Amino acid sequence: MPLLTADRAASAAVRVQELTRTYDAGGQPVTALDGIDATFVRGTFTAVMGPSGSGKSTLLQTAAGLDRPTSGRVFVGDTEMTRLSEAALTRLRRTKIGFVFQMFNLIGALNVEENITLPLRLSGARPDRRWLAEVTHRVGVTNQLHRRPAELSGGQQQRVAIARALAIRPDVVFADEPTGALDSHTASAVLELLRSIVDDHGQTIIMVTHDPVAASYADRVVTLADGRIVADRNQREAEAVA
Ligand SMILES: Nc1ncnc2c1ncn2[C@@H]1O[C@H](COP(=O)(O)OP(=O)(O)OP(=O)(O)O)[C@@H](O)[C@H]1O
Repeated sequence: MPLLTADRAASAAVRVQELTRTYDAGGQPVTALDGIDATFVRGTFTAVMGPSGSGKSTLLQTAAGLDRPTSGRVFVGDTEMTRLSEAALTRLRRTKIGFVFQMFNLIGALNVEENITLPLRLSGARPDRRWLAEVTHRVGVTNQLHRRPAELSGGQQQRVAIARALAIRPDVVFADEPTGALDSHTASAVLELLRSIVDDHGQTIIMVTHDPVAASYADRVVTLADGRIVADRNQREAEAVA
């Protein structure tokens, strides 16, 4: 049934509908997201760009279930996250969502291996040793498993954070300025790694960035302004036509 296969292949990893998020800033309402509709297809790499304050981090946080929207719906696969209780939301995040932060957010008291396997231990899942070996090899930290984060360079720490995000075999990885704290050489190595994870493993990545060079690694660039999508460009098709 080729139609079904094509349909499955193009299925949504994440879908947001009419997403709004209003903050109360000292009695003044601030609209961070103003009705966002977007579908992120499985196996694609999307960059979210836009000026400072346009709502990029808020979109990522609400789509990843780290923050609740004021209204609207978020689906991860077929699960509507916005309907879940706190406990169910935490469970879903721990089993289906990877997150990579600008400042790596590794735990200093744990070594590299312990950091990578922490989400698995938190979710109570049995570590898949083969997958963990593949992930650590893939991100190039196999020789640093017993070191502490402070003994690693920024680029190495971000590689560990990416391995940690992948350890649970997430449906989607959200990355908020993952190269923002790295020099350009190290940043391009990390971006190549993210690109290869999409190409070789069919992983879905949604990445916030200010940097057009970082965005050029993505298949698609969604641009926000004032909490709305003002541009949505598919770079792969553009390249194929060019
Ligand atoms: N906790 C909060 N309380 C009040 N206002 C907030 C809060 N978080 C974000 N905002 C406001 O919501 C809007 C969107 O913020 P957001 O951090 O999502 O933007 P951004 O595009 O990620 O910005 P940057 O590129 O500077 O990180 C801004 O006006 C911001 O001031």
